[in-house]
Amino acid sequence: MQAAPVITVDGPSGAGKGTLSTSLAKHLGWHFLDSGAIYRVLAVASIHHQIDPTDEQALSPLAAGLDVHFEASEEGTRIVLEGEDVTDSIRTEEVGAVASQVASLPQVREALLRRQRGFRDEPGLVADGRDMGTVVFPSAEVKVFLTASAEERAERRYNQLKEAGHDVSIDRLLADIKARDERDMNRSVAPLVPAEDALVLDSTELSIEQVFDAVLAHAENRLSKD
Ligand SMILES: Nc1ncnc2c1ncn2[C@@H]1O[C@H](COP(=O)(O)OP(=O)(O)O)[C@@H](O)[C@H]1O
Ligand SMILES: Nc1ccn([C@@H]2O[C@H](COP(=O)(O)OP(=O)(O)O)[C@@H](O)[C@H]2O)c(=O)n1
Repeated sequence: MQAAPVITVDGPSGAGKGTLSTSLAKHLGWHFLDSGAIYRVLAVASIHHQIDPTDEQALSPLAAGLDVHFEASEEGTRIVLEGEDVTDSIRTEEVGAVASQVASLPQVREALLRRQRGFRDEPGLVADGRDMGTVVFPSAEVKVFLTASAEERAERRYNQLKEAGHDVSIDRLLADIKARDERDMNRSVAPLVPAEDALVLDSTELSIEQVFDAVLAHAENRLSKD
Protein backbone atom coordinates (compact mmCIF):
# COMPACT_ATOMS: atom_id res chain seq x y z
CA MET A 1 0.00 0.00 0.00
CA GLN A 2 1.27 3.46 -0.88
CA ALA A 3 2.02 5.81 2.05
CA ALA A 4 -0.14 8.92 2.50
CA PRO A 5 1.03 11.95 0.43
CA VAL A 6 3.17 14.62 2.10
CA ILE A 7 3.76 18.33 1.43
CA THR A 8 6.90 19.62 3.17
CA VAL A 9 7.41 23.30 4.03
CA ASP A 10 10.94 24.17 5.18
CA GLY A 11 12.68 27.49 5.70
CA PRO A 12 14.11 29.93 8.23
CA SER A 13 12.36 31.48 11.23
CA GLY A 14 9.59 33.95 10.41
CA ALA A 15 9.36 33.10 6.69
CA GLY A 16 5.66 32.24 7.06
CA LYS A 17 5.91 28.43 7.14
CA GLY A 18 3.39 27.95 9.96
CA THR A 19 0.90 30.34 8.37
CA LEU A 20 1.18 28.62 4.99
CA SER A 21 1.19 25.05 6.35
CA THR A 22 -1.84 25.44 8.59
CA SER A 23 -3.89 27.03 5.77
CA LEU A 24 -2.82 24.32 3.32
CA ALA A 25 -3.70 21.55 5.80
CA LYS A 26 -7.07 23.16 6.48
CA HIS A 27 -7.82 23.69 2.78
CA LEU A 28 -6.91 20.10 1.87
CA GLY A 29 -8.33 18.51 5.04
CA TRP A 30 -4.88 16.98 5.76
CA HIS A 31 -2.95 16.47 9.01
CA PHE A 32 -0.37 19.02 10.13
CA LEU A 33 3.04 18.48 11.74
CA ASP A 34 4.67 21.45 13.48
CA SER A 35 8.10 19.85 13.94
CA GLY A 36 9.56 23.06 15.41
CA ALA A 37 7.08 22.73 18.29
CA ILE A 38 8.62 19.35 19.16
CA TYR A 39 12.11 20.93 19.38
CA ARG A 40 10.64 23.82 21.39
CA VAL A 41 8.92 21.38 23.80
CA LEU A 42 12.20 19.51 24.22
CA ALA A 43 13.88 22.85 25.00
CA VAL A 44 11.30 23.55 27.73
CA ALA A 45 11.71 19.99 29.09
CA SER A 46 15.50 20.50 29.26
CA ILE A 47 14.96 23.72 31.23
CA HIS A 48 12.51 21.96 33.61
CA HIS A 49 14.96 19.12 34.17
CA GLN A 50 17.94 21.51 34.43
CA ILE A 51 19.80 19.80 31.59
CA ASP A 52 22.42 21.84 29.75
CA PRO A 53 21.34 22.39 26.08
CA THR A 54 24.71 21.01 24.89
CA ASP A 55 24.52 17.78 26.96
CA GLU A 56 23.79 15.28 24.18
CA GLN A 57 24.06 12.20 26.45
CA ALA A 58 21.32 13.51 28.75
CA LEU A 59 19.15 15.09 26.06
CA SER A 60 18.80 12.14 23.68
CA PRO A 61 16.96 9.87 26.18
CA LEU A 62 14.82 12.88 27.16
CA ALA A 63 13.96 13.35 23.45
CA ALA A 64 13.24 9.63 22.93
CA GLY A 65 10.82 9.49 25.86
CA LEU A 66 9.40 13.00 25.55
CA ASP A 67 5.96 13.02 27.18
CA VAL A 68 4.23 15.42 24.76
CA HIS A 69 0.67 15.38 23.43
CA PHE A 70 -0.95 17.46 20.71
CA GLU A 71 -4.61 17.87 21.66
CA ALA A 72 -7.26 19.34 19.36
CA SER A 73 -9.40 22.01 21.06
CA GLU A 74 -11.88 24.72 20.03
CA GLU A 75 -9.08 27.33 19.82
CA GLY A 76 -6.73 25.06 17.87
CA THR A 77 -4.14 22.50 18.93
CA ARG A 78 -3.02 22.57 22.58
CA ILE A 79 0.46 21.25 23.34
CA VAL A 80 0.84 19.39 26.63
CA LEU A 81 4.23 18.48 28.13
CA GLU A 82 4.32 16.17 31.16
CA GLY A 83 0.70 17.15 31.90
CA GLU A 84 1.35 20.92 31.65
CA ASP A 85 -0.11 23.13 28.89
CA VAL A 86 2.93 24.73 27.17
CA THR A 87 1.12 25.95 24.02
CA ASP A 88 1.97 29.61 24.63
CA SER A 89 5.13 29.34 26.73
CA ILE A 90 7.09 27.51 23.97
CA ARG A 91 6.69 30.48 21.58
CA THR A 92 9.20 32.90 23.15
CA GLU A 93 12.48 33.77 21.39
CA GLU A 94 14.38 32.45 24.46
CA VAL A 95 12.83 29.00 24.00
CA GLY A 96 13.47 29.26 20.22
CA ALA A 97 17.16 29.86 20.89
CA VAL A 98 17.43 26.82 23.22
CA ALA A 99 15.43 24.76 20.67
CA SER A 100 17.98 25.65 18.02
CA GLN A 101 20.81 24.52 20.35
CA VAL A 102 19.27 21.14 21.22
CA ALA A 103 18.32 20.69 17.54
CA SER A 104 21.99 20.80 16.53
CA LEU A 105 22.71 17.52 18.39
CA PRO A 106 22.70 14.48 16.03
CA GLN A 107 21.45 11.94 18.60
CA VAL A 108 18.57 14.24 19.57
CA ARG A 109 17.47 14.53 15.93
CA GLU A 110 17.72 10.77 15.49
CA ALA A 111 15.60 10.19 18.63
CA LEU A 112 12.82 12.41 17.23
CA LEU A 113 12.70 10.94 13.70
CA ARG A 114 10.19 8.13 14.29
CA ARG A 115 7.85 10.39 16.27
CA GLN A 116 7.75 12.88 13.36
CA ARG A 117 7.24 10.18 10.72
CA GLY A 118 4.30 8.87 12.76
CA PHE A 119 2.30 11.96 11.73
CA ARG A 120 2.10 10.68 8.13
CA ASP A 121 -1.46 9.44 7.77
CA GLU A 122 -4.37 9.42 5.30
CA PRO A 123 -5.56 11.52 3.59
CA GLY A 124 -2.22 13.40 3.73
CA LEU A 125 0.23 15.45 5.81
CA VAL A 126 1.59 18.98 5.63
CA ALA A 127 4.91 19.04 7.52
CA ASP A 128 6.53 22.32 8.65
CA GLY A 129 10.18 22.56 9.71
CA ARG A 130 13.81 22.77 8.62
CA ASP A 131 14.56 19.25 7.33
CA MET A 132 11.12 17.92 6.39
CA GLY A 133 11.93 17.59 2.66
CA THR A 134 15.59 16.62 3.08
CA VAL A 135 15.65 14.13 5.99
CA VAL A 136 12.28 13.32 7.58
CA PHE A 137 10.16 12.89 4.42
CA PRO A 138 12.66 12.71 1.51
CA SER A 139 10.02 10.93 -0.63
CA ALA A 140 7.43 13.74 -0.19
CA GLU A 141 5.36 14.42 -3.31
CA VAL A 142 5.55 18.22 -2.87
CA LYS A 143 8.43 20.19 -1.32
CA VAL A 144 8.52 23.91 -0.65
CA PHE A 145 11.36 26.04 0.72
CA LEU A 146 9.91 29.33 1.93
CA THR A 147 12.23 32.22 2.71
CA ALA A 148 12.31 36.04 3.11
CA SER A 149 14.96 38.62 4.00
CA ALA A 150 16.11 38.59 7.65
CA GLU A 151 14.82 42.17 8.10
CA GLU A 152 11.35 41.26 6.81
CA ARG A 153 11.24 38.14 9.00
CA ALA A 154 12.27 40.12 12.10
CA GLU A 155 9.53 42.67 11.38
CA ARG A 156 6.90 39.92 10.96
CA ARG A 157 7.98 38.29 14.22
CA TYR A 158 7.95 41.70 15.95
CA ASN A 159 4.35 42.36 14.90
CA GLN A 160 3.32 38.81 15.81
CA LEU A 161 4.85 38.96 19.32
CA LYS A 162 3.53 42.48 19.96
CA GLU A 163 0.03 41.40 19.00
CA ALA A 164 0.35 38.53 21.47
CA GLY A 165 1.19 41.08 24.18
CA HIS A 166 4.96 40.44 24.42
CA ASP A 167 7.37 43.34 24.94
CA VAL A 168 10.13 42.90 22.35
CA SER A 169 12.85 44.93 20.60
CA ILE A 170 13.15 44.73 16.81
CA ASP A 171 16.98 44.98 16.95
CA ARG A 172 17.15 42.13 19.43
CA LEU A 173 14.78 40.04 17.28
CA LEU A 174 16.87 40.65 14.15
CA ALA A 175 20.04 39.62 16.01
CA ASP A 176 18.30 36.48 17.39
CA ILE A 177 16.98 35.53 13.94
CA LYS A 178 20.41 35.94 12.36
CA ALA A 179 22.06 33.86 15.13
CA ARG A 180 19.43 31.10 14.72
CA ASP A 181 19.78 31.13 10.88
CA GLU A 182 23.53 30.81 11.26
CA ARG A 183 23.26 27.83 13.65
CA ASP A 184 20.48 26.11 11.68
CA MET A 185 22.31 26.46 8.34
CA ASN A 186 25.75 25.42 9.55
CA ARG A 187 25.07 22.43 11.80
CA SER A 188 26.56 19.09 10.75
CA VAL A 189 23.28 17.11 10.67
CA ALA A 190 20.16 18.10 8.76
CA PRO A 191 21.27 21.68 8.07
CA LEU A 192 18.69 24.16 6.79
CA VAL A 193 18.99 23.83 2.98
CA PRO A 194 16.37 23.48 0.25
CA ALA A 195 15.82 19.91 -0.98
CA GLU A 196 17.03 19.52 -4.57
CA ASP A 197 13.46 19.08 -5.78
CA ALA A 198 11.93 21.90 -3.70
CA LEU A 199 10.07 24.92 -5.02
CA VAL A 200 12.08 27.83 -3.54
CA LEU A 201 9.85 30.82 -2.84
CA ASP A 202 11.07 34.20 -1.54
CA SER A 203 8.09 35.77 0.24
CA THR A 204 9.74 39.13 1.08
CA GLU A 205 7.49 40.96 -1.38
CA LEU A 206 4.54 38.54 -1.30
CA SER A 207 1.35 38.67 0.77
CA ILE A 208 0.11 35.68 2.76
CA GLU A 209 -2.55 35.07 0.06
CA GLN A 210 -0.02 35.26 -2.81
CA VAL A 211 2.19 32.68 -1.09
CA PHE A 212 -0.78 30.38 -0.47
CA ASP A 213 -2.04 30.63 -4.07
CA ALA A 214 1.42 29.99 -5.57
CA VAL A 215 2.07 26.95 -3.37
CA LEU A 216 -1.42 25.48 -3.80
CA ALA A 217 -1.10 25.73 -7.61
CA HIS A 218 2.33 24.03 -7.45
CA ALA A 219 1.01 21.31 -5.10
CA GLU A 220 -2.07 20.58 -7.24
CA ASN A 221 0.12 20.33 -10.30
CA ARG A 222 2.54 17.89 -8.61
CA LEU A 223 -0.16 15.80 -6.97
CA SER A 224 -2.12 15.40 -10.22
CA LYS A 225 0.97 13.79 -11.81
CA ASP A 226 1.33 11.03 -9.16
N1 LIG B 1 3.78 36.69 3.23
C1 LIG B 1 3.63 37.30 4.42
N2 LIG B 1 3.56 38.64 4.49
C2 LIG B 1 3.43 39.27 5.68
N3 LIG B 1 3.36 38.64 6.87
C3 LIG B 1 3.42 37.31 6.87
C4 LIG B 1 3.57 36.57 5.65
N4 LIG B 1 3.60 35.24 5.97
C5 LIG B 1 3.49 35.18 7.32
N5 LIG B 1 3.37 36.40 7.86
C6 LIG B 1 3.24 36.73 9.29
O1 LIG B 1 4.56 36.59 9.83
C7 LIG B 1 4.52 36.03 11.14
C8 LIG B 1 5.42 34.78 11.18
O2 LIG B 1 4.84 33.78 10.39
P1 LIG B 1 4.96 32.23 10.76
O3 LIG B 1 4.02 31.50 9.85
O4 LIG B 1 4.81 32.03 12.23
O5 LIG B 1 6.48 31.93 10.34
P2 LIG B 1 7.40 30.66 10.57
O6 LIG B 1 6.50 29.49 10.88
O7 LIG B 1 8.15 30.47 9.28
O8 LIG B 1 8.34 31.00 11.69
C9 LIG B 1 3.05 35.75 11.44
O9 LIG B 1 2.54 36.79 12.25
C10 LIG B 1 2.38 35.77 10.07
O10 LIG B 1 1.04 36.23 10.13
N1 LIG C 1 12.43 20.31 11.57
C1 LIG C 1 12.97 21.18 12.42
C2 LIG C 1 12.18 22.17 13.06
C3 LIG C 1 12.78 23.03 13.95
N2 LIG C 1 14.11 22.91 14.21
C4 LIG C 1 14.77 23.74 15.21
O1 LIG C 1 13.84 24.26 16.15
C5 LIG C 1 13.92 25.68 16.22
C6 LIG C 1 12.51 26.25 16.42
O2 LIG C 1 11.75 25.92 15.28
P1 LIG C 1 10.40 26.69 14.87
O3 LIG C 1 9.97 26.15 13.54
O4 LIG C 1 9.43 26.61 15.98
O5 LIG C 1 10.91 28.16 14.75
P2 LIG C 1 10.22 29.40 14.03
O6 LIG C 1 10.42 29.20 12.57
O7 LIG C 1 8.78 29.39 14.43
O8 LIG C 1 10.99 30.54 14.59
C7 LIG C 1 14.60 26.12 14.92
O9 LIG C 1 15.38 27.27 15.04
C8 LIG C 1 15.47 24.92 14.56
O10 LIG C 1 16.76 25.02 15.15
C9 LIG C 1 14.87 21.97 13.55
O11 LIG C 1 16.07 21.90 13.73
N3 LIG C 1 14.29 21.12 12.67
